[in-house]
Amino acid sequence: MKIKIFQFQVIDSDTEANLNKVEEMFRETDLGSTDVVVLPEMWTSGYDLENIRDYAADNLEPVKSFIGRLAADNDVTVVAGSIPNTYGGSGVYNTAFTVNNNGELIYEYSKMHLVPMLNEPEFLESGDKPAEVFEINGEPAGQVICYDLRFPELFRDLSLSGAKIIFVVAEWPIERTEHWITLLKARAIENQCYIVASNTTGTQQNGTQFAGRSMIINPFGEILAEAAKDTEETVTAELDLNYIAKVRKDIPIFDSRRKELYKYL
Ligand SMILES: O=C(O)CCC(=O)C(=O)O
Repeated sequence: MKIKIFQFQVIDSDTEANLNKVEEMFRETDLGSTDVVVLPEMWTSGYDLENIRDYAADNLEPVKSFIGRLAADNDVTVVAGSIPNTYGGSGVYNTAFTVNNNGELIYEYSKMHLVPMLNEPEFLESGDKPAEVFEINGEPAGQVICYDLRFPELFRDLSLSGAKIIFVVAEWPIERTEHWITLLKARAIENQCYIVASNTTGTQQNGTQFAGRSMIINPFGEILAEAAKDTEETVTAELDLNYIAKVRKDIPIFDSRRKELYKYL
């Protein structure tokens, strides 16, 4: 499965400019035989939380149709990061979604762990359904959002449910770059699965600088491809999903687990 992450600077509070930017990246990138394109967190709006209602989609529209068109025109699945989104009511969710190469929605998940450091709980509703496994071209995958990376139990749930690839879509700040890299690698090593992590770059109006360093990590914890911290670029790797079985055979942690002895699952 060939993956391409689009790492770019999200333009604050300007949905149309961000849609144009993504469309331009699709136009200008040689997608070749790419199967999956990956976008970052909150890419239609950035983190203008005080006014987030103004930028929110409703039931993912019109962004879902826009991405659906790009996916179908380019014959790729789009792991469409996340966007501010409402479900008819006044509450805004940070909702991740994926559209297949026919332009159909195949996954939707609202961030369940809101970030206290960003005051997300003040401005956003937390999703009350866990991230789940869905299939991309017949292969089981998961998609989680940024701060979710700090919760190993969520990744364990997904890998025990069969996920071979877990997409982490983020707007991760530069001052915690070491956490970003360490946790991404740890999640790959401890779950022996591929981790595909998309992040933004550049600086937000309020001064927050993002870490870039979008990356693709294999089930042994090796970085297969990675972006710089401060450039707009694409990150490409081809995943060998059979390699997962080899790593799990060589280091059989799933067979060695003693779940009857763990106090908190
Ligand atoms: O956990 C972190 O350090 C960053 C989390 C974050 O920025 C987010 O979830 O948007």
